[in-house]
Amino acid sequence: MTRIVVYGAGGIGCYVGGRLAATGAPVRFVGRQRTADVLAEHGLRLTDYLGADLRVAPADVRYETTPGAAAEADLVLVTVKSAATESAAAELAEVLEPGAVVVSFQNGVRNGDLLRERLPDHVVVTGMVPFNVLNRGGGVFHQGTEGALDLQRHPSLAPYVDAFARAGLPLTQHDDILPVQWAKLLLNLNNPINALSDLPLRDELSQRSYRRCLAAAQAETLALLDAAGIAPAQLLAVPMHRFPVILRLPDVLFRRLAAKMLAIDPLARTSMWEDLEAGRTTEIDYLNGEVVRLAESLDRSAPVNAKLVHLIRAAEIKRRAWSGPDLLRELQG
Ligand SMILES: NC(=O)C1=CN([C@@H]2O[C@H](COP(=O)(O)OP(=O)(O)OC[C@H]3O[C@@H](n4cnc5c(N)ncnc54)[C@H](OP(=O)(O)O)[C@@H]3O)[C@@H](O)[C@H]2O)C=CC1
Ligand SMILES: CC(C)(CO)C(=O)C(=O)O
Repeated sequence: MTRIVVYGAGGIGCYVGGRLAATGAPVRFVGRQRTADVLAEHGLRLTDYLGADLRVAPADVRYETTPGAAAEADLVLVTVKSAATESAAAELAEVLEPGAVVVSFQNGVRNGDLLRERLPDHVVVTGMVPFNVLNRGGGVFHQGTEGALDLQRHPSLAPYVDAFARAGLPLTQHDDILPVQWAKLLLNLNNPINALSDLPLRDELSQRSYRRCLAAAQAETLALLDAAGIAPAQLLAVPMHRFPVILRLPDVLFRRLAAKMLAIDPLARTSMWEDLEAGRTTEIDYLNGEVVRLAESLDRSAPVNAKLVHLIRAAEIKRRAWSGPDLLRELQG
């Protein structure tokens, strides 16, 4: 059977790789010693919002901390944060066998291209993870929201389609992944707002003032995408260009019309909140920062997204919790 390596096994990597391993796929994880220690003690437990509950016993978790462990991979799932893609690519270039297929399961719009550039002799497929994964500690990883794994269509994925389906993670392949990535990035514009609010996603999105912050960031981005000729894909029930209007609705109406958007695990937060909490550099440059770069390329500006970049950079040094009204005033100022 083909060998799967998860490279950068944290939240997403342990969840996706864990479900594959729990359902019989040969998975090896490459990541940090702190995660290796937790999994050696507890093994993996993978749960989801639909009630799935899968386990991999400690003795069956193959978690390693050196790049060499990826040498025998047929399929590599790259799940490092965006700032670590460059070094992960350099490490993989040293060890991968010819023929290994590499998939980026990361946020942002540039990780797949970067991997492709650094691994010119390998097939690199750009993917996207639509759902939220919460690292509950003790080897427990929980999928809190819905969505199937999205990927650029590629024949090299064929040998793996069944294994992902068995794992309860069916693959959706797209002729063009870029509009899907931009749609996800529009949702990820909430990451800094959620991180600055210091609240679980559901509590944050229940408050109109935070939603108005997100609406402002999205409206700015949608205008730029329009100018760039990029039409974001529709990921949820409503087309992306309708989001700002819905987000600005008063709380009572929003709860009624967008109940599904609030159907989130009460504990779920964004990966950017997790980064701030752990004292790590965030992915802000690859999310709202990407919007600022797009604006510059069009000779325009993106003041709301630029301000969010600035606030997160400040929070990486010293955190404070922003109330919705304060954050909205700051973004409008
Ligand atoms: N968490 C979520 O709910 C979602 C996340 N995503 C996206 O998925 C991607 C992964 O996110 P997430 O799983 O949360 O990130 P994590 O930080 O939880 O996991 C990444 C892990 O990779 C490790 N790592 C970094 N560089 C290397 C390397 N060279 N070799 C081995 N290990 C390495 C990191 O260690 P260290 O911290 O020490 O660098 C970390 O433990 C991101 O792009 C994120 O935006 C997408 C959808 C949802
Ligand atoms: C799923 C979502 C949008 C929110 O958790 C995410 O991608 C992240 O946290 O980075």
